[in-house]
This record gives sequence, C-alpha cells and structure tokens, in this order.
Amino acid sequence: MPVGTLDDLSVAGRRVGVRVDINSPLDDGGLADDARLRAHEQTLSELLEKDARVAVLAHQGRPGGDEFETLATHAERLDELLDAPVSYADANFGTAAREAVESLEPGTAVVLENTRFYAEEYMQFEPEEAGETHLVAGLAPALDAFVNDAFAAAHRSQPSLIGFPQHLPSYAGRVMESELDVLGDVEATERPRVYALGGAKVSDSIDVAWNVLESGLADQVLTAGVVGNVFLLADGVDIGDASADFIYDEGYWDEIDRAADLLDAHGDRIRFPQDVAVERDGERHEIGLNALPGNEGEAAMDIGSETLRMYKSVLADAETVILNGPAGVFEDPTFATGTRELYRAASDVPFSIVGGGDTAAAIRRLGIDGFSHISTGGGACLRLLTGQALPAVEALRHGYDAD
Ligand SMILES: Nc1ncnc2c1ncn2[C@@H]1O[C@H](COP(=O)(O)OP(=O)(O)O)[C@@H](O)[C@H]1O
Ligand SMILES: O=C(OP(=O)(O)O)[C@H](O)COP(=O)(O)O
Repeated sequence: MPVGTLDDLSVAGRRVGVRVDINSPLDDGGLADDARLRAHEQTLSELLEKDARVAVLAHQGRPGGDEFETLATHAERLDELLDAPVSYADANFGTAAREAVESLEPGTAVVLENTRFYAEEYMQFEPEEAGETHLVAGLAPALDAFVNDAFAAAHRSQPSLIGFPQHLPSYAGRVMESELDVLGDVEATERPRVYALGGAKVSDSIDVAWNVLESGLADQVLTAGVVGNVFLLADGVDIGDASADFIYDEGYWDEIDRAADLLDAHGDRIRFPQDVAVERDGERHEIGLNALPGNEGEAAMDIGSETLRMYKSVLADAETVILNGPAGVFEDPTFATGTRELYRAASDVPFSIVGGGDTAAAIRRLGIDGFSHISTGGGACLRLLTGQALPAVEALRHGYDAD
C-alpha cells in the first residue's frame, strides 16, 4: 500500500499533528547544530502557507542522558527559521496540550514538549497499543490529521511515531517522502554498488555488511574506522594493545568472531585497511600491517595512504556508493585525512548516498559536497538500505481506516 503524502492532504484551517526529528546536539543547553530543524522547514512551511494549524511533536535525547532537554529552544529556533509564528507549550497531551492546539490561528504552529518526558514514549509498542497510550489517545481528539516527517526516528516503535495513524488520516511529510524515494529502492541503483562502512557502531555495521553481502546487494564492502580495526583483528592481524583494548572495552569481542565468519563466507568482496595512522611524537605516523605487531600504546586512529589508494580505485569503478561512518577520528585534524579523502572519492561516484549523524557532521566540517543524497537518518537509513521495514512507515501504510 503506498504512503500518502502532503499532495493528498487538504489542510486549510485544519489541525495537523506533525512528528519531526529535531533531536540535535546541544551546547550549554542551546542547539549546537540546527541541521535537523532546517531539514523540516519545507514540510512545515508548506502546511503553514496552506493555513494549517500545526502541532509539532518531537523528542530530544534519551531519558537520563546529557541531551534530554525541553524543546523550548527548538521552538525559538523554528520561529526564527519559519515565516509563520511558532510558539511553545510545555505539555504533550491532556487539557493544556489540547488547548494549545485548539487555540492556534490558521497558519501558526505550536511545538509541544519533548515526547520522551512522557514515560510510555520510550517503550516499544504494536501500533494498536500505541494508539491507546495516554499521549496518542489524549492528543488525537485535538487533531484532524497526522503527518510523519521524522524519518530519522522511523525505526522506532514509539507511540508518537506509530500510534496516531490508528486515529487519524496520516501522511508522509516531505523529508520522509524524499528519504523513502531515494533509499527505498536500493536494488534499482546501478552496479557496481559499494558499501563503505566506518565509524564506531561496530555491531550495526556488521549487521549491514552481513545483510548486503548475503543478499547480493553489495559488490564490495570497504571497512574503515573502528569497523576496519575489527576486521583486521578478525583476519588475525595484531593491531596493538591500544586499538584492541578500545574494541574489547566497547564490548565488541563477539563482533570479531562475526567479522571472521563474514570473511570466511564473503572475503572476496570485503576490503580492510592495509595501513593505519597512529600518533607518534605528537604527529601523524603511518604504519603498514607488517610493522603493526608489537606496536604498543599507539591506537589506529585513521586509515593510511595505501588503504586510501586501494579504496579510491574501488570507488573509481563504482556506479553507486553507500557510505556510513567516518574513516577515522575526524574530529582531530591529524586524523581527518582518511575521512576527507574517502568522502571526496565517494562524492565523485555517479550515485552516492550518505547516512549517519556523525557522518553528516564530518561532511559539513570537512566541507565536502557533491553527494547525491545525504540522509537525515543514521539507524533508519541503514535499516532501509538493508531492505528492512521501518515501523513508522508501516504504520502510515496500514494505520487509518475511516470506517
Ligand atoms: N579508528 C578509530 N578509533 C576510534 N574512534 C573512531 C575511529 N574511527 C572513527 N571513530 C569515531 O567514530 C565516531 C562516529 O561513528 P558512528 O557513531 O558510527 O557514526 P555515525 O553517527 O555517522 O553512524 C566518531 O566520533 C569518530 O571519532
Ligand atoms: O538521532 C536519531 O537517530 P540516529 O542516531 O540513528 O541518527 C533519532 O533521533 C533517533 O533517536 P534514538 O536513537 O534515541 O531513538
């Protein structure tokens, strides 16, 4: 069943709940980066220009975490970004929230409070149960329609993401629509198709590698970052105590075995680093694999030039590249070379897709452009690229039945 979009929704004067993902890095309580807010400008402006009365729903951080904050600052920033007035209400559901929505003038918006301040929001539900939670059952009567634009959270089965389509006609916003258009049909992209997997979320990356190698989606998988170091260990390379300890400390012991199984099954399509960069006397120093054994106290912080040469030659022949995770500790300029060079080569591939919060931050920081699509999602993007369903999208597809 296709997902309806804003083209199917007539909104003038109607109250529309819009779930966005404006979960952002914070800095002294303020927004350190507003990229995720700007991503939703189009959806919100389009609704407001058509005189909708918009209730914005969103989460920020995780309960107990450093970035678990109110959405007051986000509301202020949206008010600056959008041409229409945006207010803030410190309520999610109940009388105060319903009154805030019901009193909206056409063409104005209110940002409701962080949905995760409400305990049930951080639990997983089936759609029918999600529709009966206090947040959804309490707020839905104040709304005429629901728009889900929160692609980056679409892999979560939380009430505000999957519950409203139980009660309301529901549609994908413009961010959701364009992400699904580009990422929903990865099989149709040209080959050779290369997956470049770096960064530090080793379990997720190995899941992706398994999936795309087993299904035949990937012609080549390039590994870098901590993921590359795990493949080196899996291949029996002694990468030195500092790198290995990091991997064990992060609890990735089992991942080394999974990576070894992957190498046994599909080693002909997996590339891993041939040299790495470490810090020596305060400078970048590159070491080939033969010189690595016995290397004590120097962690592999980036891929080296030999590896880059090999990866660039794979990318030069690719028609499609899907990239997730930096190649090294790009936050430190000494170790940003691998990420910068790899991303530049990837941006020259005819069709290039990039996903991941840190990956997008690295692209901005290193000033690289030319990618075909930069996804707003990390986990959601990878889930879709491995052919798995997203609960929030399934809820839009199957949820509302007017009868
Ligand atoms: N060799 C490495 N050693 C330690 N950390 C690394 C290494 N390579 C990359 N990283 C770290 O990985 C982090 C990003 O990984 P990840 O969260 O998986 O990316 P994304 O958010 O794009 O999915 C960065 O903070 C970066 O410093
Ligand atoms: O930042 C997000 O996802 P991402 O880290 O995969 O990009 C989303 O806001 C989901 O947040 P969550 O991973 O706390 O559920």
